[in-house]
Amino acid sequence: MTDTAMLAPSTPSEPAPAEKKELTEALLYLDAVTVTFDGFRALNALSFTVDPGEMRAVIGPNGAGKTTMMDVITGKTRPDRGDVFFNGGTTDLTKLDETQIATLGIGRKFQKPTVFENHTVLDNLRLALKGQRRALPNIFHRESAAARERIDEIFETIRLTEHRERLGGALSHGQKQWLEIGMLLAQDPKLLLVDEPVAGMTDAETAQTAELLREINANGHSVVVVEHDMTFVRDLGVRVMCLHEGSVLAEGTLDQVSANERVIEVYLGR
Ligand SMILES: Nc1ncnc2c1ncn2[C@@H]1O[C@H](COP(=O)(O)OP(=O)(O)OP(=O)(O)O)[C@@H](O)[C@H]1O
Repeated sequence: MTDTAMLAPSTPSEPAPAEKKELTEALLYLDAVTVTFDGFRALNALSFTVDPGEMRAVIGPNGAGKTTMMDVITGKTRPDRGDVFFNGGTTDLTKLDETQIATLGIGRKFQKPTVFENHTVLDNLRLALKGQRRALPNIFHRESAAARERIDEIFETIRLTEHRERLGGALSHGQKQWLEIGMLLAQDPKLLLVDEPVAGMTDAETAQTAELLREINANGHSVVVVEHDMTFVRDLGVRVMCLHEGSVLAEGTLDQVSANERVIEVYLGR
């Protein structure tokens, strides 16, 4: 080794001690994540962490990069640069595909509900519990007591106990959203990513959705919720992060973030 090499500082990619602590304690760790589409930076050195057991709300104007952020976490989009780690830095998500990431315990709820409309609410949940949505004819065989108990618990959480024998297609829009959240819960994810869950819901459904997500979070699931509805975000009562042009513009309580002049300028004051 030459003298120059011995004197060279540690490589820039090696995290500083404080960052290392953040990495090992975080459930989800993004550092300087950049995604470019045809020269346009959808994510621009995006960095944030989610702690185990934390629920976080993500707000921001259209095109801020919220969907791209979720695409990166779930392996749908590969970042050009940056680190994405799960489980206290043990798992590099940029090396895994979407199925592997889902298996690790990251569940994603897209904006539009996708339930089996011609099957009962109960069968929708049974299928999810079995983790084999395509094996429709085989689901009615023996079901363990533990599975039945889990189904009952999930129905309580998603407020559909009274609706289990109805067809999926007969539920209201809000109830379909809850059913799909229940189907994700059946996979017992460590981290749940939820994209605009209350769009199109009634005020009552919106309020119940905040309650339902708080319960899910209190039961040990970390949650990241992207949402534009500020009443709902206030009801969640969690840390808020505002994205703008692919980076974190502000982070803190909803009151702190809403008082930020840049946030008012680019988002709230529209
Ligand atoms: N596959 C793609 N090809 C080209 N540009 C893309 C692609 N996906 C996203 N973009 C662009 O990247 C930017 C970020 O988009 P993204 O969907 O992540 O924003 P968003 O915050 O989710 O917006 P919204 O609130 O409207 O859903 C936008 O300008 C979008 O047009």
